[in-house]
Amino acid sequence: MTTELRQLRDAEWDAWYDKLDVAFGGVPDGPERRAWWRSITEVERAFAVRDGAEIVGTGGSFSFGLTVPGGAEVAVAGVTLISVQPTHRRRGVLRSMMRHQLADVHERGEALAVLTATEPAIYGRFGYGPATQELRMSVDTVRLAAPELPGVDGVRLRLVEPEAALAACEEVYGRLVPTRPGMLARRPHWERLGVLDPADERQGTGQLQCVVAEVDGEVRGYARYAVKPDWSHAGPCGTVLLRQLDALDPVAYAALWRYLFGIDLTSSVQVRGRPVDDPLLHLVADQRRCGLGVREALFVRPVDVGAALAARTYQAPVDVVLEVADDVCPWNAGRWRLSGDAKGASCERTTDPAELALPVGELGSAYLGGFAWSGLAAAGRVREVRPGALGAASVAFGSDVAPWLPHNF
Ligand SMILES: CC(=O)SCCNC(=O)CCNC(=O)[C@H](O)C(C)(C)COP(=O)(O)OP(=O)(O)OC[C@H]1O[C@@H](n2cnc3c(N)ncnc32)[C@H](O)[C@@H]1OP(=O)(O)O
Repeated sequence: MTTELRQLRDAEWDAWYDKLDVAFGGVPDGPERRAWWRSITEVERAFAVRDGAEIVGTGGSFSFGLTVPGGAEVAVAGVTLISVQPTHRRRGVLRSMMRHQLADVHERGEALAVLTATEPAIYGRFGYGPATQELRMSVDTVRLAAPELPGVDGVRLRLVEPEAALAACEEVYGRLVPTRPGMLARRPHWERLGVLDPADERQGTGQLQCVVAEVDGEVRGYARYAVKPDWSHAGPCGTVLLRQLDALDPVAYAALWRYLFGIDLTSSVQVRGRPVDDPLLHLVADQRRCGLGVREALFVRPVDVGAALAARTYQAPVDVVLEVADDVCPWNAGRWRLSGDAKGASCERTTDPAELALPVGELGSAYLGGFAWSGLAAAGRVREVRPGALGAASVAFGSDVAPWLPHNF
């Protein structure tokens, strides 16, 4: 098999996207979702692998801005649309795409590549480590009392057309982006992800609703959701499927949840991707009735170790020599001295002896503060060479808010 990888051309997009549909199971996107994917594809960052005239592999990335600990926005490659045709699998096509892409990201000067995985087991071998987690909740709104907080009655809630409220909701989202590692600054067209609601994808659920929370005429938060009605012998037992909820303060947040609890003819709110430190956990009397589940969300891959570590800040002063193993991006391999604190950091090549040794994927896992170095070391993934270095790094790399990726890509 001889294959050739080259950059996608604009005119090839439809044929390329058809191949993605096949690789992901053959259920084609409807016109609305397809048009959205077309609008967000950065063709100059996308590529196709061909076997003769036939496209057998696809891939690309988005030029995202990722919030890192300390609040800076760092330019990253959001790896996406990776697929290999069923006829060409397990022959190294993905491997060739990953190597090509990481070299390309390096050339572009982006310090990190990030992704969300269909199957997490694929990407560790390419230096990606799970770096954020998300909470899944199935909140029993019959057995739990609705959240209450002083001031909630002063919040005005309005049901509005999701489209009509898009700009105001986006403003709320944008103000939150720098406050939490893992959040993504929106590129053009991405804001429409929140209001995509093709009728053919609803699967028995009603149309998308948007409720905004206002104080003194200012939008302080919003929730987008749909209701899935259901009936049992005992009566109504519908579900509220919450798609997004963002709020700028605790009162707006509690008001939105109180509203969701009170939607008639429903008995639960289901939500798939909330931060693991979601405030709802402290607004209910019984967390067990929130049906909690946790899974990984964002994978992080340092592509330029020095630039990545210098781009974030550190909760406590840190001065440590890291020995990084990286077969896929050999320019990262070797020793780096990281010196930093809450104001800034530098990370340079050094010949000094290593104090901590780890593979690059584990550095990705620790990068946003979502996984502690101590936990990685307990699993044998980080080696403490100088006693004391591990605890100091664990504290310094931590984050006072849990890193969180607000949506897949
Ligand atoms: C970021 C995103 O876009 S996530 C989307 C990923 N795409 C999909 O899930 C679509 C359906 N799947 C596919 O298209 C393909 O099976 C792919 C892209 C996952 C794999 O492509 P392939 O060309 O078969 O992979 P390739 O032959 O290069 O394998 C490279 C390595 O990954 C491993 N691997 C490949 N697929 C998987 C998998 N699903 N789970 C675990 N390991 C895998 C291979 O065993 C091989 O391992 P090795 O390092 O021990 O040799």
